[in-house]
Amino acid sequence: MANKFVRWLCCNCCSELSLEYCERTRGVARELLKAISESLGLKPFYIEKVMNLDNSYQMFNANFYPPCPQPELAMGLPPHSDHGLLSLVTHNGIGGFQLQHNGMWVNVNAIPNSFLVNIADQLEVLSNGKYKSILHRAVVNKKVTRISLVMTNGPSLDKIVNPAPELVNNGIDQPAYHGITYKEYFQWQQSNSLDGKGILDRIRI
Ligand SMILES: O=C(O)CCC(=O)C(=O)O
Ligand SMILES: [Fe+2]
Repeated sequence: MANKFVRWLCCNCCSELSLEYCERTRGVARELLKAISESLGLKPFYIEKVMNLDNSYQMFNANFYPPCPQPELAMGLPPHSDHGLLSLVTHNGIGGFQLQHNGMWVNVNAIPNSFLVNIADQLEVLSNGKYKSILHRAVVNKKVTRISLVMTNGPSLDKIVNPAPELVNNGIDQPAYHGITYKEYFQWQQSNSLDGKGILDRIRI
């Protein structure tokens, strides 16, 4: 993925910086996924191995939200969940990220110089719903420009993501999602307008 990434960028200095950002955030995501594996009662490297994270697909979004004269009539980014396993979000210190909790939109004012970590759809599928992908959106404001950088870390594109057999072959839980390749899932999400958790609903059993 790294080589493809470099080609999109405008100059050598940007590409080096972005490549380093891509590699380092990939490392952070892998560490978090080790802890998440353990929290599910699986071996620390379970997710890393079954999702083939050596070939992890990363997508880097830079979002630019200029001031809006009527923010109550506009939406920066509509409600959605992210398609990968984990997304790492950072921004220029201006609030605007909201997540849905108990049916209410809640402002998330991340601590400066920190990452906001979103659970994304592939982790919901793999964990058979034990982790839920987070429904979120971005709102705009009248006064200042907001910028956010979002690195979505996914499995390898050719991986068929299923609920982990260890979590469903226990005589209690049934698989709650159909398996499809991450590539197919990702393409569905990219070719449809953002619509809550509508794409995940398509593979829910
Ligand atoms: O701008 C934000 O804070 C969120 C952006 C986002 O959710 C995304 O790019 O997927
Ligand atoms: Fe998002």
